[in-house]
Amino acid sequence: MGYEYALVHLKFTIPPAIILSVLYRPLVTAADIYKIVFLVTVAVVSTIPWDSYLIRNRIWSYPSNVIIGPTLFQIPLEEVFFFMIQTYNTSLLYLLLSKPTFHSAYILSVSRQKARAYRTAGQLLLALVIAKGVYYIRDAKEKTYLGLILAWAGPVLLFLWTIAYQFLVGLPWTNTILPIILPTVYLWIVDTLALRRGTWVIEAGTKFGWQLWDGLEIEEAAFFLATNTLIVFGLIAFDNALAILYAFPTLFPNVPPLPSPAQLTLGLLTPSDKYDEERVRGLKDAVARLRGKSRSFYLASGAFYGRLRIDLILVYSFCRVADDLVDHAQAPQEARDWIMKLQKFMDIAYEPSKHSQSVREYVMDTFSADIRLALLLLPTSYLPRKPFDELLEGFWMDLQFEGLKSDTQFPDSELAPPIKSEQELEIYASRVAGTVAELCIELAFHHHCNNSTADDRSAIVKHGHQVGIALQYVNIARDISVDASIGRVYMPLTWLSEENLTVEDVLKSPKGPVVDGLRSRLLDKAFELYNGGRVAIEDLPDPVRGPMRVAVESYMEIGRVLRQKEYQVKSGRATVPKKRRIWVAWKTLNRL
Ligand SMILES: CC(C)=CCC/C(C)=C/CC/C(C)=C/CC/C(C)=C/[C@@H]1[C@@H](COP(=O)(O)OP(=O)(O)O)[C@]1(C)CC/C=C(\C)CC/C=C(\C)CCC=C(C)C
Repeated sequence: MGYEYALVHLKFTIPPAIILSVLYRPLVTAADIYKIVFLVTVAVVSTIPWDSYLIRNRIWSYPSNVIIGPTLFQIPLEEVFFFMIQTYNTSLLYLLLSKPTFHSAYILSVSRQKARAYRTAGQLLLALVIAKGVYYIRDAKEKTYLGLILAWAGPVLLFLWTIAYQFLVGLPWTNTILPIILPTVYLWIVDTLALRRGTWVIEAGTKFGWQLWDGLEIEEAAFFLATNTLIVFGLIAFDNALAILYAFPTLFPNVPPLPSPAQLTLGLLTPSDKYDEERVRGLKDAVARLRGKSRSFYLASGAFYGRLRIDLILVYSFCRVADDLVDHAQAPQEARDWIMKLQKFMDIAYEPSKHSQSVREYVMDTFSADIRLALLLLPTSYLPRKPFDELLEGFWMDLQFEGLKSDTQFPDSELAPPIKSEQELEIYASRVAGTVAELCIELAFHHHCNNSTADDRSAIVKHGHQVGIALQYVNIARDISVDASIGRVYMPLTWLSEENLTVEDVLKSPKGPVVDGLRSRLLDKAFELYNGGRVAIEDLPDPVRGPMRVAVESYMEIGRVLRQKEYQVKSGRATVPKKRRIWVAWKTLNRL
């Protein structure tokens, strides 16, 4: 009896498990626990007969003075623990690295022709691996161990590749190669140390005798590479199944929070010609839009999961497209036309019976190809219309700035900026951002019911609205210079006159101590509203609270850096450094 093998765990496998668990703890979802338990169970159940065979046939052995003693089918308990902890560690690393990935956008990531080529190449390679394995087992003693590794892992890898290749080949390398390579190299190092110390031994007659580096047998290198690949491919197949179930509500109307293995298999086995390709394209465009335009909300979107995440991204995409149509119009008349077209879109989407044209026909005839899907995929069937109408009202207010571009003196009210008083500022922010908060809350309740009453919900919406306004104030405080460059000043006229400033002054010189003072005043207002409303986040359904906190906090962090003057400037806008954004999100999720 000895503690050598147990010490390997104490020194090398348990510490990374603790570090990864602490890092991942705030991000963990019920689905993640499900995946880990599933994978660990499969790893233990499938490895035990194989490892037991190796030990019984003396291919692999443990000196009795390095293990504590108890065994399962002749496998020391330390070894059984190894299967579990290796699967746990590699799974956590994969989950951590793939957290930001929006899996539904990767369902059909390469053309069918390319995908078929990948599938065949992978299948041929793995068939060769299996054939080699069988040949080595039959052939000669020193090839036995490597043969057993290849013949054991090969068929499972072939199966996983065949069901998930389309998804796998499109994923970023940080979700595929990295979570395989990092733990593999780490375990190669641990194994080198263990073999050198004699903690475990490969019998001389059953190994090639080749070493990858001094002290690392080729069989050991192959074993860790194969097992980590099995774990990562298993998790990817799991995520592929979930991505398919979540992405296609028409094919799978009800997906429980933890789909059964049968449902997951059904998802995976759905032939790809049944996929709604247009929806997948729309999801890809939407997430690309979010990623390209809003670093804060892109990071926050990773904390949401399932259909809620999909819908939030779709709502973002619609709002962004609508906002850009109006902001980037070449002339005021063009912007007006776009708002009217968006209003008509709402009319048709919400009251189709009154209109001869279908939503699809209208969108196809009216909007350019690159933005059509942002409109067609908007989940109008379960979102109320009112917030969208109000959002468009907010865009009308933006249009009133247009007169200022040509004539900065505004003797008549036609040319006066739309925001004269603090109250008008609040109305504006309520229309463009309070409404967005309302939509986010509606989606949260649609996807995750809790036992709140209608009164509770309207109180939550009221507070959410207030926080939305706070976010818009931060947005305005951040963009004073950018807005001035396009002829807009959102700070109320009353505030400007208190500082003896005119709109023209701010348009001409949007920087300086007086404007800084006004920015601080706006930020104070933002934090006051935020402090009053944020408590309601804790009344949202349980799985939504943490992610919603991240969404709000990562935007409010822009306000904090503006106050502390610790920001980086990108395209004239203050941004929060990436590390700080990640730290804020992690800290926020850690709050219970
Ligand atoms: C992950 C997630 C939450 C994603 C979805 C967010 C979403 C749908 C955003 C819409 C964005 C958008 C383009 C709206 C058009 C109007 C507009 C410009 C609003 C301003 C957003 C700023 O975005 P950005 O910085 O990209 O804009 P510009 O570059 O300046 O054009 C807003 C400031 C609105 C943002 C408001 C929200 C996302 C609402 C957040 C949710 C709550 C406040 C609810 C909290 C709940 C409780 C109970 C308090």
